[in-house]
Amino acid sequence: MTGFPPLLVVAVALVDADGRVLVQQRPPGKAMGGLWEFPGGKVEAGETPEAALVRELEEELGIRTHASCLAPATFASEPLGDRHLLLLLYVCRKWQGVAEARHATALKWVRPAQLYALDMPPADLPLIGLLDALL
Ligand SMILES: Nc1nc2c([nH]c(=O)n2[C@@H]2O[C@H](COP(=O)(O)OP(=O)(O)OP(=O)(O)O)[C@@H](O)[C@H]2O)c(=O)[nH]1
Repeated sequence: MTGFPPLLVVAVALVDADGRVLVQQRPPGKAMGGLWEFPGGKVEAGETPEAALVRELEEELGIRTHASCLAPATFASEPLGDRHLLLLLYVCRKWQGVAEARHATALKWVRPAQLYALDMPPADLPLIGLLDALL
């Protein structure tokens, strides 16, 4: 069956004390290079979604958080090439360390309303309005 099993990806809106959200820019050589996305990545075999996100945040940004600090917010369900993407989006307001771009080309902190103006992957577009209303 095309698109089965779905590709399970976890991502997070990290929200700072000023209510701004972190987005990172995908490197130019990769699929969807140059687009801005929420930090995260694929859930690996045997991992819970929350454990995958804790791992990705450490790998990509060098910050530490805990599963109990990840609040499920919304999700996206979109075709992605010959797969079907299920993107679980969490909100996190509590972590340790200062985020640095270890994999991304750049990081930026933006107000939720500024997300509308960014080039983001198609799966992320329906998430923006939900985040804007939620945060
Ligand atoms: N992290 C993240 N991934 C997203 C978002 N939106 C979206 O469509 N994706 C897609 O979900 C997948 C995330 O997997 P990933 O980050 O582990 O994979 P990747 O393509 O960067 O590289 P890799 O396969 O070499 O690790 C990618 O296909 C990515 O394009 C988003 O907001 N955040």
